[in-house]
Amino acid sequence: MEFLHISSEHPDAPAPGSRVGILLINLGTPDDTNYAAVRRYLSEFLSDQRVIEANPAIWQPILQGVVLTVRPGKSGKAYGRIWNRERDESPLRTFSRAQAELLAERFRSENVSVAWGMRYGTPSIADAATELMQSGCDRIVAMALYPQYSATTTATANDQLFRFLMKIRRQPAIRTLAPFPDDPVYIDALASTLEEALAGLPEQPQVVVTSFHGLPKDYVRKGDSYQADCERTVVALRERLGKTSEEMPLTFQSRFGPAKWLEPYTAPFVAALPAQGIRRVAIMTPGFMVDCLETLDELGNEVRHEFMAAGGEELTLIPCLNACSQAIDLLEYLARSQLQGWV
Ligand SMILES: C=CC1=C(C)c2cc3[nH]c(cc4nc(cc5[nH]c(cc1n2)c(C)c5CCC(=O)O)C(CCC(=O)O)=C4C)c(C)c3C=C
Ligand SMILES: [Fe+2]
Ligand SMILES: [Fe+2]
Repeated sequence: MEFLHISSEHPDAPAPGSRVGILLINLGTPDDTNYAAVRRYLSEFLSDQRVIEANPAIWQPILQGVVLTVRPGKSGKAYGRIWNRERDESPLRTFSRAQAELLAERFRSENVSVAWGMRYGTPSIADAATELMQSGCDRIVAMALYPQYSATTTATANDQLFRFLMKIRRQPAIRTLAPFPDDPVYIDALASTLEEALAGLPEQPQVVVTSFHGLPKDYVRKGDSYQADCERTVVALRERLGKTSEEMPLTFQSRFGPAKWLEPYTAPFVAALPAQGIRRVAIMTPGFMVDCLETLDELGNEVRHEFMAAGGEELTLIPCLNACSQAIDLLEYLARSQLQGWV
């Protein structure tokens, strides 16, 4: 077992004062589209035993060998297609920063600081927590921005924060966020984003496909509540919008590796629609709080291409909540629900 190294007070100890910190956590993204940067990111991501549960003695040689030889080049090209050239960074980073900055404005006149950190890559969760502590926060609300719980996302984000806290002497108090798959504020934000995007269309889509990031079925069998949470989201959305399961089906994207993942898979599901007479579709991605590789490239490019090749006419990709005012309202509401008694 590794021995804990507990640091002396500087630089981890909270500065004197009594502020509360809000730490927004998202998945993370590479710093560049080049092979080395994408390899570094994927290596950290896919070495996480919450993400790949296989025995590391078996998985690491496969990962460091074939996977990290082939995948960084392919993924780097995909990142290149969606890269934010203006800021020279990945969209996930741009939107995550924007959410944090806009949320900070909502708390400007209160004793509350906001920081953002990534589970993989930069800025790290440790950097973000240190920033909060150095600004005087002795209490932190950790908000892993996943509406649907999964051990592969929510739990590993919280693990990483506590792993950092293991090394410091004067820990801040921590509150973590519960998943919010059918919270009416979240459902309303999704519904209004969809309605806004559809309002500008000359013809309405016949079907609005919901697409969530997939997960190995085995993880669900072992107790991950992710699938049930995705279903709660879609049932609440259908109710809110008066849609049937045919008009708003639930699908799962981004399968990785040979195992069985949650079904139906988005790409074949969408490609089969034109043969059923459905040529105008919209796709929305309620599980992603910000647009990223999986939404902008996998759906916006790959799935769109397959749909068109199968005879589709119009595919409208609904933006994620990103930094729109409803998204910041939602973040503020979630944060305030955790701040009770602290602020
Ligand atoms: C076994 C592998 C993976 C599991 C399990 C997994 C779960 C999972 N992921 C997200 C959200 C995102 N994933 C993203 C990218 C991504 N995901 C995997 C693999 C697993 N994800 C890989 C290898 C990648 C990297 C890209 C690629 O090479 O294809 C992203 C986008 C990141 C970005 O930079 O834009 C998000 C977001 C969830 C919600 C989830 C569990 C439900
Ligand atoms: Fe993923
Ligand atoms: Fe993908």
